[in-house]
Amino acid sequence: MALLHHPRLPSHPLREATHHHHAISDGTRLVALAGLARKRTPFGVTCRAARVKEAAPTTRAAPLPPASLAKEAHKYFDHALVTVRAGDGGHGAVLAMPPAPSADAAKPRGRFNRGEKKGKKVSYKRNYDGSVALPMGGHGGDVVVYADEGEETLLRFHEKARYCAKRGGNVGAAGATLSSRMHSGFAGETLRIPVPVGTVVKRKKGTVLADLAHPGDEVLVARGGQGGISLIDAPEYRRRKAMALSPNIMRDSTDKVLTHGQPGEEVSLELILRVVADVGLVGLPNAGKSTLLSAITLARPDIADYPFTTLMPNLGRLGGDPALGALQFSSEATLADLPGLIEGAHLGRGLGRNFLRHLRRTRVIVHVVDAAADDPVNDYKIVREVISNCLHHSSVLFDCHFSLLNNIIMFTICHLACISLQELRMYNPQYLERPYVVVLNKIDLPKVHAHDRLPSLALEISSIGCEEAHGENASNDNLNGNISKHQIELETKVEGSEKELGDYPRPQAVVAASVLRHIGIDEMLKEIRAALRKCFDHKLPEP
Ligand SMILES: Nc1nc2c(ncn2[C@@H]2O[C@H](COP(=O)(O)OP(=O)(O)OP(=O)(O)O)[C@@H](O)[C@H]2O)c(=O)[nH]1
Repeated sequence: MALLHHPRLPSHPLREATHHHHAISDGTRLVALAGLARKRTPFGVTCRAARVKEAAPTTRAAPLPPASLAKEAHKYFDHALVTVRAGDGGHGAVLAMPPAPSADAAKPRGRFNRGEKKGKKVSYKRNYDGSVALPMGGHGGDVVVYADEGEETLLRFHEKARYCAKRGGNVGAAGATLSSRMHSGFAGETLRIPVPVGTVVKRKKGTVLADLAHPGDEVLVARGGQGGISLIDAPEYRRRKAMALSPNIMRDSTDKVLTHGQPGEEVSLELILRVVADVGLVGLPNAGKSTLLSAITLARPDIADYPFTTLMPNLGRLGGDPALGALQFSSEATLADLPGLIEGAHLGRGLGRNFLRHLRRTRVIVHVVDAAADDPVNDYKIVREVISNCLHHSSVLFDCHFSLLNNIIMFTICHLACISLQELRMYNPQYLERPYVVVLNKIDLPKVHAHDRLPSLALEISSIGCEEAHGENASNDNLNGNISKHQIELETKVEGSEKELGDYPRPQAVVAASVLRHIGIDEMLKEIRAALRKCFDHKLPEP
C-alpha cells in the first residue's frame, strides 16, 4: 500500500482522482473523495487527499489586478471602457391542446373511472379580449448604470470590463399541455452597476448617454431581450377550436422560432469621470494645494516636498458658512485638490491635460501660488495659460467639425485630443470667467518678506485681467443647458480668437497665507465663500 505514494509509479484510480483535483470544482465531491481515500489507504493517500483539499481554494481565488493598475492608478482612475450585455429573453413553449371533454364527462364518476383525466373541462387564464392568455418567456435583465456616493474611482472597471445581466426564465418544458396553471417565465434581474458621482456614460466612440452628476442618477444602457411567445400545437381536426381560443396557432415547425427569446442588447461603453466639486484647487506642483486642503477640511492627502505628489484628485468637504445665517448655515462645499499643472500640460506634459476635465464641474477656482518661488507672477500666468490654452485647443476641434473640412481630419484630431464632440458640448467654455481666488502661499518663509515682495506681488496679480464678464445672459444660457449650435459657434469664435489672459476677469481676491502655519486661513476662507455666494447670486449652474 505504501508504494501507492511513489510519484513515479503508474497511476492508480485513487491517484488519478487526486491528480485531477484541479478540474474538480465541487467542494462536497472533494470531501467525499478524501473520505474514501482515508478509508482505503490510511496513510499516504489521506495525505494526498488533504493536499487536494488545500489546493482547492487557490483555484477559486479572484485574479489579482494587473500590477500597472496599482502603480499607475492616476492614469486609469477616471476613464474606463466596459462592455455590458443585457440578459436574453426566456423561451416560450409549444403547448398541446388539452384532450377534448368526452361525452360521458357530465356523468357521475363510478368506482373505476374516478381518477380518469380525459374529458375533464379545462379553464384557462384569459386576456381582456377573451382570448386565452398564453405564458411568455421572462424578459431578460436590463443593465443600469447609476451614480453611487460610495464609489470613488473607475479603477475596478479595469479589473473587470465585462458585465452580463441574467436571462429571463423559460416557460415550462416544451410539450406541456395548455392549462391555467402555466406561468410566464421569471423576468431576469436588472443588473445595476455603481459608478462614482460625476461619471459621464457614453457609447464607445458614440453618443453621450448620460451625465450622472448627482447621487442616484441612473441610465438604462442595455435593454434585456423580450421573452418568446408560446404557441398552441393542435392537430388539424382541432385547429378551428384552437383558433377560437388564441391566434397563436403553430402552423409548421418553422414557427417554433417565435418561441425563442430575443437576445439582450450588448453595448461597449466609455465611462469618463469628472470630479464633482464646488471649488477646484489648481497650481504648479509643490505650491501647497494638498496642504491647503488638509488645513481647511478633514481630507488627509499625501503631502511631500517633491512635485506630483498628488496624482489623483483628492476631495474634501468645507464646513457650512456662518455668514449665510441659521437657515443656510449647513450649505457645505466640496473642494478638489487637483494634480499640479506645468507649462505645456495642455499638450500632454507632466501629467497631461486630462486633469483639466475635473475643473469643468467647479464653480470657483482657487489658484495656489508659491509666493516664495523665484517668479510667482510667472507661475500664476503659466497655470492660467494652461487652462486657457486648453480651451483654444478644444476650439480648433469645434471649427473643424462644424465647417466639415474633412471627416478624416476631424477623426484624427479627435484622437489626438482624446476628446469627442459630445464631451465638448458638455464642456463649459466659460469656466475661466468664473469667480476665482488667488492664494499667495508660504508667506511664513523669510524670502517672501524680503524687499517688501508681498504687496507688489498681490498688486501685480490682481491687475492681470479685465473687469468681470459673466453677465446674466451667459449664466442663464448655461443654466438651461441647451447650448445651440449657433451659440457654440459664437463661443468658438470668441475663444478661437486667441484671447489673452488680460481678456479674462481679474481674480476675486488675492490672499496671502501660509496654509502650513495656519496664517491667513480665515481670510482665505472668507474669500472662497464670497466667491461661492457670488455663484449662487449669479445663478451659475451647479457643478
Ligand atoms: N513653509 C511652508 N511650506 C509649505 C506651505 N504649504 C505647503 N508647504 C510645503 O510644500 C511642500 C509641497 O506641498 P504640497 O501640499 O504637497 O504641494 P502640492 O501643490 O499639493 O504638490 P503636488 O502634489 O506636487 O501638486 C510640502 O513639503 C509642504 O510641507 C506653507 O504654507 N509654508
